[in-house]
Amino acid sequence: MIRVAICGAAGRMGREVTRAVSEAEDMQLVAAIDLHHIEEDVGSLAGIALLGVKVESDWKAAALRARPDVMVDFSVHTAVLPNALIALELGISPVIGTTGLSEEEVARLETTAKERKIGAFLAPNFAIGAVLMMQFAAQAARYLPDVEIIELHHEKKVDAPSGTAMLTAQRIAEARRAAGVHPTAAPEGAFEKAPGARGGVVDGVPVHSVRLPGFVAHQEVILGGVGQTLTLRHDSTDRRSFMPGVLLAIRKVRSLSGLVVGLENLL
Ligand SMILES: NC(=O)C1=CN([C@@H]2O[C@H](COP(=O)(O)OP(=O)(O)OC[C@H]3O[C@@H](n4cnc5c(N)ncnc54)[C@H](OP(=O)(O)O)[C@@H]3O)[C@@H](O)[C@H]2O)C=CC1
Ligand SMILES: O=C(O)C1=N[C@H](C(=O)O)C[C@H](O)C1
Repeated sequence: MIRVAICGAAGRMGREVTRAVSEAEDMQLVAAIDLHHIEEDVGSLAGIALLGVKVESDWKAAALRARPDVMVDFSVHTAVLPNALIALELGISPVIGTTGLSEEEVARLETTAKERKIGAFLAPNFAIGAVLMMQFAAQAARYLPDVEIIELHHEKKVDAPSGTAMLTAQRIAEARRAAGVHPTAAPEGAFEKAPGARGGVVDGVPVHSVRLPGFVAHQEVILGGVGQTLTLRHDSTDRRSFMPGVLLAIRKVRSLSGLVVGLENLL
C-alpha cells in the first residue's frame, strides 16, 4: 500500500484526489491537510466514508504522525515550496499539481530533491488530453510558428496565465528554436488601445486568459499560416479528467531520480 497525504484536501482538486486515492486498491489515505474545514472529516467533504481521517492544518505534524510515502499538493502557489521542502526533509516524495510557482521555486525543488536523492514530480496538467495538446502544439509550431494561446477557466482560479498555458508556451518556444523558425513581427505602428488587448507574452507566445463561471479548464492553441489556421483545443469538463494522471504519478514518483516535470515523462 502506498501511504498518501493530501495538502489542499478540502479544495476542488483535493476532494477529487481524496476520492480517487480512497478508491485505489494500492493506496491508503493517511493524512489530509487544509487550512479550511479543519473541523470536518474528509469523508464528508469528498462524499465518501473515510473513517478516522480528519482534515488537519499542520502538514509537518501530520507527516511526522502519519508517515506518508507520498504527499500530493493541490493547494496554493505560496504553500507549495514550504510543503514540498518539509516532505523532502522527511523523505516523502511530493507530487505537485498546484500551479503558479516561480522559476526560482521550481529550481529550489529540483536542487533539494537531487541533494536528498528523493523522487519528486510536478505537472501543471494531469489530463492526458492536455498533455497531447501541448505535444501537438509544439510539433505544429515547427511548421506554423505564428501561435497564440487562449486559456479559459472557472472564475475562482487565482493564477493567470494557467500553468498549462505557461508550459505550452515554453514547449512552443523550444520547438521554434529547434526548428530555427520565428513568428511574424507585429506591423510597424501596431498599438494597444486597451492595455493587455494582445494578451500577456510568455516565451514569445501571446496568451489570453478568460475567467468566467461555467468553465472548468479549457485551452485553445491557434496556429496561423498563409490562408489557413489550425486550432488545437482541449476541454476538461470534469476534474475527474485529472485523476488517472495523479494516480499514475503517485505510483511512479518514488522511482524517479530527483524532480521530474510534466506528465509526458511518466507515460
Ligand atoms: N495539475 C493539474 O492537473 C491541476 C492543477 N490545478 C491547480 O491546483 C491548485 C488548486 O486548485 P483548486 O483545487 O481549484 O483550488 P482550491 O482553492 O479549491 O483548493 C486549494 C485548497 O488548498 C488550501 N490551502 C491553502 N493553503 C494551504 C496550505 N498551506 N496547506 C494546505 N492547504 C492549503 C485552500 O484553503 P483556503 O481556502 O483557506 O485557501 C483550499 O482549500 C491550483 O493551483 C490549480 O491551478 C487544478 C486542476 C488541475
Ligand atoms: O486551476 C485550475 O482549475 C486548473 N489549473 C491548472 C493550470 O493552471 O493549468 C490545470 C488545469 O488547467 C486546471
